[in-house]
Amino acid sequence: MPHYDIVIIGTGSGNSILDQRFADRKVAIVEKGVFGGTCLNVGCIPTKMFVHPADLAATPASAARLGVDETLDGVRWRDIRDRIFGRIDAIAAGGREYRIEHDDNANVTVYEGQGRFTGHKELTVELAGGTETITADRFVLAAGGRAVAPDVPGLAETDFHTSDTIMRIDELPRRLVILGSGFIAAEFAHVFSAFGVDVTMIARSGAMLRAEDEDVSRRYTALASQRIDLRLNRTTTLARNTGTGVELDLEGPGGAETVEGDLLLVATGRRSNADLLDVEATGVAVTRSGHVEVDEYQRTAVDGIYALGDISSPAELKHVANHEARVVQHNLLHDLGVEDSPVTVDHRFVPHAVFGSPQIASVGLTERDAAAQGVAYVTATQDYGGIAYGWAMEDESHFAKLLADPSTGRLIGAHIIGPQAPTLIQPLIQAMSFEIDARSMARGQYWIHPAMPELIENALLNLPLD
Ligand SMILES: Cc1cc2nc3c(=O)[nH]c(=O)nc-3n(C[C@H](O)[C@H](O)[C@H](O)COP(=O)(O)OP(=O)(O)OC[C@H]3O[C@@H](n4cnc5c(N)ncnc54)[C@H](O)[C@@H]3O)c2cc1C
Ligand SMILES: NC(=O)c1ccc[n+]([C@@H]2O[C@H](COP(=O)([O-])OP(=O)(O)OC[C@H]3O[C@@H](n4cnc5c(N)ncnc54)[C@H](O)[C@@H]3O)[C@@H](O)[C@H]2O)c1
Repeated sequence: MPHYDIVIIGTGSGNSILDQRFADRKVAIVEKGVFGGTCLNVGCIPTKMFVHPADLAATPASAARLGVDETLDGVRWRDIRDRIFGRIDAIAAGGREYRIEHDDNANVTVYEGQGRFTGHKELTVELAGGTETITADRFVLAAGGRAVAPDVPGLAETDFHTSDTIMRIDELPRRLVILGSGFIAAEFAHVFSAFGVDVTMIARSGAMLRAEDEDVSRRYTALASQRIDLRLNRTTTLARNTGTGVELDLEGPGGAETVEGDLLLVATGRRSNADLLDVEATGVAVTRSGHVEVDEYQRTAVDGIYALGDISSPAELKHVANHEARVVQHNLLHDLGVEDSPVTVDHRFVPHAVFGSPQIASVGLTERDAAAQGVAYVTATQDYGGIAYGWAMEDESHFAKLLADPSTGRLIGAHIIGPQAPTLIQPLIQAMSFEIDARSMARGQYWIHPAMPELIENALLNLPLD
């Protein structure tokens, strides 16, 4: 039975751990799918490569009121798709080739198959030619998560898509039904509706993106319902193939109804792959949500076994997985005597963005969180329409909302809905991370006039601090 110093399971963020400092160690990498994991192949990267052309396709709809009459002549779906995956597939193939063939990786063995723990620090991998069992002193669990579909009668028998498959379809459908109203639903609704597809979205609750600050979620819901057929407060009772597409039976405030689409996208969340990896067989504990339990050093309950990214993190965000991979890399090097002391993760201010239409970005507490935690806070909102660049855009819909501690002036939350939100939020993340108070931030630097960050400057100045 081959024994290794380190086994890394998953080549998403886990693949970034190895460098020349591990060259004298015997290492194995186990990957059941395509090199590069979710973000590169079916997640952040391709979705945003679709979002950008979608933004371009959407401009005629908003340009006319500024006096610019544009028309969209067409969307060449296959050209867009093939350009995107022409780049991505080559990167994934290059990553695999590097680990398997390059001299840098002479100490690395790649097992291409699904791994499952079958004993204490013992992993059995299903390879094309049979199974192989390997053991190691140290493991890194970086096996991510997967899309899940709800338990709707008939759904499993329909030809539904998830985010794993919808980006590779051959033709744009005329009508797309999206089940779910979170991150993935919002981003794909933007992409497909901008490309001319009639989108119907089924939401369980009364708003899209319910985890956002309530003002943001409410505004997003109102704006999205102008572009897509948004069915709120619906329970899906039955799903079936129709021969030309898929139908869903719904129950809602108005009674029973049926929606039909040429394609169905199920975007109802993801779950950790800890179960499929059978981590409990090696003694690793999982939380109630099914994530691998880790401490602040990313250590699991078993000495020498670390976890990172979606398998252990409910945040399910790539920048979190990357940060945790750096922590695990450092702590492995510490175990091996290369680094002096271990380091801990910093999960204080984890931001996220939704690349829908409009864009959203958020960091820290929502008003709902602050109230639930009994934290003292004040808020300020600044409309885009109230700053000079917002006048240029004739903006009437978007805003930034800040939450701060009234006595220290420190920011505790920031939520932006509108153009460039994921970029505009970055100085606020910086202020929170480096503990800069709102007044110093607003008045301790220049803000370029008349640029978009004046939105942030004004929102900071609006805060009614003590
Ligand atoms: C559609 C979509 C869009 C997204 N957009 C964003 C975004 O804009 N910004 C953002 O921050 N995040 C985004 N995310 C989330 C982000 O992709 C993930 O948080 C991130 O990729 C997780 O990385 P990871 O390394 O933990 O896991 P992964 O990248 O999923 O890597 C896990 C790897 O392990 C392999 N594996 C799994 N089980 C086994 C096994 N038993 N044996 C062997 N190999 C196994 C898998 O094949 C995979 O290659 C998006 C996700 C999706 C689905
Ligand atoms: N821009 C980004 O950072 C980005 C983009 C896409 C995905 N992601 C990550 O991927 C993860 C998964 O995205 P997602 O959109 O699938 O999850 P999500 O948690 O954002 O949304 C899930 C949606 O499914 C709905 N839902 C759940 N069960 C349902 C049921 N039984 N019937 C009907 N609706 C149901 C929820 O109400 C919610 O609207 C996210 O947590 C996110 O972190 C990030």
